[in-house]
Amino acid sequence: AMLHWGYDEHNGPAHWKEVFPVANGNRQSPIDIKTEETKYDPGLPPISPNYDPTSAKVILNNGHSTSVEFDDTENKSVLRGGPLTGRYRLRQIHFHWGASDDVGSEHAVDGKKYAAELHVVHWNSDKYSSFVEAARQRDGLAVMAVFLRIGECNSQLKKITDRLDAIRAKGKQALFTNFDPSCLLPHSLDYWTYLGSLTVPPLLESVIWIIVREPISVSSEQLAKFRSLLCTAEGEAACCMLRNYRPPQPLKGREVRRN
Ligand SMILES: NS(=O)(=O)c1ccc(NCc2ccco2)c([N+](=O)[O-])c1
Ligand SMILES: [Zn+2]
Repeated sequence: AMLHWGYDEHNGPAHWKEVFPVANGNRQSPIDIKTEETKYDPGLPPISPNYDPTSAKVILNNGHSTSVEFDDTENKSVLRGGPLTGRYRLRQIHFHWGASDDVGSEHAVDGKKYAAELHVVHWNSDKYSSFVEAARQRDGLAVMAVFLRIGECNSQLKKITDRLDAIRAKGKQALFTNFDPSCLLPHSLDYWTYLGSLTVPPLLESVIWIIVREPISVSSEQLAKFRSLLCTAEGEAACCMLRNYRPPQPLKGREVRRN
């Protein structure tokens, strides 16, 4: 088996199949959304996020990204509507970015990559009793993705980028509460949706993807702060988290619907 998966030449996405064979599965993520081939579905209702800011607990550097973790021991912050049946409980948010501003998002739109991508991760708490159990089910997870394009400084995102120097090394975390991730969402919640997978090992094919069509802004300086995070723990030779996006995967006949 490999030392450990990552995003470098020797352990990056092209190698993941050596340890996680599902990497070549039939519903892998991300994908390149070919807008002309998406199907309008009048039966798709709006998505309805309803988050309690007191659910936010900590901001974390897990060595592959930075995440804000939420208390998911009860249905305080949930996503419903859209393609979803029932309530999906908020678990965490995290980001994907690239070594330069011209790449970084995981999903692409007609071949265009954005500078970064926010993932808001939820699990089906009506049917399953934990994130880990739900992550093994075909309808277990719902991830809302929002594209970040280079523009003016994002004052809401600043709440996160201003805390990154406190969690530079892998494994570090800091208190982070009174935060409603809806503040990061764009005006319009129009979306594309398709059935896919986790974009990070174990790449489980358990995600209902909801890709918000309108991007939010991030400044080049804010994005540079993500790249200064370390993939290495304190005391180890420092290695910057320059990129952490998986490239688009084969659609394999899947349909992408839009509301
Ligand atoms: N980029 S993503 O939203 O698809 C994603 C991928 C992996 C994990 N976690 C890894 C994992 C371990 C067991 C099951 O899951 C998460 N997450 O946890 O929110 C999100
Ligand atoms: Zn992600």
